[in-house]
Amino acid sequence: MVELCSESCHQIVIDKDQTVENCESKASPNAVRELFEENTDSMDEDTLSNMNPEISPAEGPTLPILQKVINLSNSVQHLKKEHEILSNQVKSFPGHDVVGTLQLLNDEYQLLKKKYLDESSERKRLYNEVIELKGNIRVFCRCRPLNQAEIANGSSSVVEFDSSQDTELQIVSSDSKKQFKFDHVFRPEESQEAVFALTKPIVTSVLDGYNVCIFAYGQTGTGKTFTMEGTPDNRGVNYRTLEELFQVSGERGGVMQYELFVSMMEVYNEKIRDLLGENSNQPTKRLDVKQAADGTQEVPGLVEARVYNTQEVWELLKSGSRARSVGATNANESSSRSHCLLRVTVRGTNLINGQKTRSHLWLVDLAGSERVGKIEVEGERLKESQFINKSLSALGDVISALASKTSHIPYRNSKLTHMLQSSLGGDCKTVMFVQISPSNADLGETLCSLNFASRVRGIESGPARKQVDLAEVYKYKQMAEKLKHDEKETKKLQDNVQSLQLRLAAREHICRNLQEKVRDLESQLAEERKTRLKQETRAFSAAAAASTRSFLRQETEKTKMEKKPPLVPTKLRQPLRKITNFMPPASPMPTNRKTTRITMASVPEAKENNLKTMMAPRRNSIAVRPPTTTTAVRQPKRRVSIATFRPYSHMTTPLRSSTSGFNHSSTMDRPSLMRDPRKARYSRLFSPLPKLPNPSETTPAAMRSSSKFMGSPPMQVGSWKPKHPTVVALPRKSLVWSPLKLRGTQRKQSFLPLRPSAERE
Ligand SMILES: Nc1ncnc2c1ncn2[C@@H]1O[C@H](COP(=O)(O)OP(=O)(O)OP(=O)(O)O)[C@@H](O)[C@H]1O
Repeated sequence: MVELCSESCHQIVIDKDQTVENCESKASPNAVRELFEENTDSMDEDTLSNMNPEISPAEGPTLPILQKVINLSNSVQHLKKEHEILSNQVKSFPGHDVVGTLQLLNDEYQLLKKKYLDESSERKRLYNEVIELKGNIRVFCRCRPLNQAEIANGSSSVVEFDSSQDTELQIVSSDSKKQFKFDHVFRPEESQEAVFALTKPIVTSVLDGYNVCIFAYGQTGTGKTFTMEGTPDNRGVNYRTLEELFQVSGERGGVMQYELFVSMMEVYNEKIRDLLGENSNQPTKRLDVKQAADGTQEVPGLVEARVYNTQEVWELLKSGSRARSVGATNANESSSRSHCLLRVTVRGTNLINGQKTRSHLWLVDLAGSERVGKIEVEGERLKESQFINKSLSALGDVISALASKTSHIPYRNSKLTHMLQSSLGGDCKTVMFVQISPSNADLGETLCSLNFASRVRGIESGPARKQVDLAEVYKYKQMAEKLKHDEKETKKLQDNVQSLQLRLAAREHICRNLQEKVRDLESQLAEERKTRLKQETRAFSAAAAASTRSFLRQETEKTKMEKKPPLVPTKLRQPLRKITNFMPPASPMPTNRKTTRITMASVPEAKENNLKTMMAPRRNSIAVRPPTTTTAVRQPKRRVSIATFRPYSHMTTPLRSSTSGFNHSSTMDRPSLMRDPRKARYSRLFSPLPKLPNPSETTPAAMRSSSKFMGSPPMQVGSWKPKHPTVVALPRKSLVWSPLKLRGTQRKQSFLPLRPSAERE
């Protein structure tokens, strides 16, 4: 309303005279005021000052206000347009250029990432290749300084180092000088850092998925535990290794995700003890080495602690060390009486390609290889020493076997070698620290250790192989096996379905054949019925004609030769009882000629009727008279009449309803049968056959009970026998079966319900 008004006003500005009138006529004063108040707020001072100066005060007080309203309306329109433009800009943000730039940056990022991955894998490959070239089994020799006791004893050093060669040392005795060469020789003054600096490259291989084993070997008191564990102020390889692993895994965090697990155990007297799971309140768990499904060696039940930082590692190492079996020997006050094994499990996941790795790093501090006789132990210590020597001997055998490349490596001869099976030789990286004492008193032990280490160094192991997560491999193997099994099952089911389909097809074929046979038989049956009906019709006509001729001849003779007897009074005549069906009262061929003569001759009307009846179909020929006074027993007759075999009154036929009994058949049925004898025949064909009474039981009563003419007078002996030709021509037979009988001696199976043989008879 207001806008309309403002638009009107806008038009009318040109024509000032009409403006007022038009505006006032279209907008109410309140609406104009409303518009004004609304737009005044958003109107700046310039707009107000630039109000139409053309309007003079003489034109009345309304005009300036209207002018103001017009201006405000214009500014509102303008602001709306601006708002629309800004809205569109906001909607289309970011623009195509921004999206394009982002796309370019993304492509560049993907390219760089790919390059980085390629470079990273190349670096790893080269790095490990360098290590392999240097040897997957690295042997470092470390010589401890002479301890206070040895200095006090005046022991001298037998080890000489070459200042220009840090890989060689010489063992100088009074009568010989023997040189040994290793990957590196650490002098007594060299620090823990220097030792770890050379160890670090191999240690970090575990993060690339390689199995690594670092172990310290040597005579008791030569500094094995010092090298591996160190002291709180001078930490050894174990702690530094884990520190390094945390650092490197942190650096690779963008590409790789690592999980570190630590286990700690000892092999004491050929028994495995879990150093992290040991609790004084609980009995010692019996652990054993088992081969896992993926082929690796596992210790079921061993505690595997997840570690997240070096502090946790240090706490674990301290706790494990405390649990370790130590004892005092005359060579070392706190001699390790067992092999201590620290296992670090690294699970790596490549965040870019999803590849998973699982590798082990073994850090082993072996028990001292002392000579039993020299250290003068007895009792428990002696037993311990024997076990230690036995296991070290097994380790030596394994290393010898690896060096000689024999087919059988005796890993299972000791718990130690069995556990380290997947990390000794083969496709893993190994570092051995051979610890020696400089003292001339330990010369023999030192030579033994150096010889052993030299043998180890001589092992030419194959190239290290990157370890994929064997659990994953095993999982995929199982999946593949399951797939194979499923495929087998599917194939079996498909075969079954195929065989069932074949069987179904065969059965369908049989069904089709049977249906065709049924159709054939039905058509044959129909043909036979037609033929039969034709024959019967012909026979019936012939019989009717013969009967008529015979009757006429008889009647003519009678008329000539005999005087007509007087008519029997109507009252004396026996009434016809139970005119069954539609049969005429007289039989065509009565046996008692006299009786028939009387009956037939005495009724002229009946004669005429008889004549008509004779011309009708054969079944009109049967009528039964009421019983006479005779008491003679009726003799059984096989063939009383065709009508005797009519179905029971409760049966239904096409010509008779079940409610209308035979005796009460309506007169309506007669004409129909008279007209269509085929129907009557059909009725007989499909009506069930009554049982014939046993001859011995064929008393009048039995006859009555079995007869269709229930209540009819009993027939006298010697009463007329039907000699109607139809009776002879139509024996009581089932027409249904006759065609089949004609076709062969063997009776064929019918698809219609069979009638008992007695009935068929
Ligand atoms: N390189 C070294 N620098 C200084 N001290 C060392 C060095 N190596 C060993 N020691 C000292 O020698 C002593 C014995 O060392 P350690 O216990 O590590 O020997 P070990 O080989 O483990 O003996 P055992 O087999 O009996 O356990 C320790 O007191 C240790 O501090």
